[in-house]
Amino acid sequence: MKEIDEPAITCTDLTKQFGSRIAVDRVSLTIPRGAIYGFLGPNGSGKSTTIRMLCGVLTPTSGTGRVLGYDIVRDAEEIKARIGYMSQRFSLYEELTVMENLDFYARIYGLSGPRVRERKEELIALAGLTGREKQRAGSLSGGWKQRLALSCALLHEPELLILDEPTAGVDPVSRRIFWNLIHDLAKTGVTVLVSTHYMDEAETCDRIGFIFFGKLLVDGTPEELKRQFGTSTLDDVFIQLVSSQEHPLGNGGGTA
Ligand SMILES: Nc1ncnc2c1ncn2[C@@H]1O[C@H](COP(=O)(O)OP(=O)(O)OP(=O)(O)O)[C@@H](O)[C@H]1O
Repeated sequence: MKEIDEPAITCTDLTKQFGSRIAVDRVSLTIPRGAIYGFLGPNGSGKSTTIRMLCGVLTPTSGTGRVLGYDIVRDAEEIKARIGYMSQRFSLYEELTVMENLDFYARIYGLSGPRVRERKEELIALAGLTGREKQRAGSLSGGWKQRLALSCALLHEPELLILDEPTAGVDPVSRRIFWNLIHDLAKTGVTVLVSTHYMDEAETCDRIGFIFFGKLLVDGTPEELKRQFGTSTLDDVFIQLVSSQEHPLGNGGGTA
């Protein structure tokens, strides 16, 4: 049953095993509504797998989770309908125009009527794509493609936005514009869970978690973590963390 005012995301001992490999190992976390939560960790550490379980698209091996008040296994369809999801691959149709991509996603979400037309206009303006409605998505630059993908993920006005490495391969100016949009959305009450490899992005999150070989090693505000580790940068926090871990593959370090 849905309980009002629950945190946007809670999970306890969330675990996913693929054959003999434990990709996510008893991850427990809580993300309050309206927060921006940054999910960090080296390649292959389990960020996407955790995110996919929280989105209701991958069934956990064990553990429990609730997203927007719904159970991630039993109510997966309710969750999928209520979240906005964007991956680093952007999921755009390159042959379709900007507007056709938005129309396509509006149909997927089952949206129709005057509110959708208004919403598309709002999102085209938000993405800075006014005047480019008839341009093929494939001919847009990386930053615009990224903002169009974000617009598609926001069409149904989701309460929770889940972004899996949304800024990978995008230039610094576009990254900055994108993060300004994310902060503006959070100010309107949207919760954001975002995975990233960029420490400057992590610094601006309300809370961050660092996952390493499937285990959530730390979780807190950027300031709390720097204080806890006695460092002035998050980079140093994570370097300390990784070097303090026994490496499961036995070579003493992870890949960044
Ligand atoms: N469908 C799958 N079948 C088997 N193994 C998988 C599957 N999906 C992920 N894995 C493995 O689980 C581990 C965690 O992968 P995951 O993609 O969650 O990491 P990540 O932190 O998101 O990495 P990246 O930063 O590279 O995206 C990796 O070892 C990966 O190879």
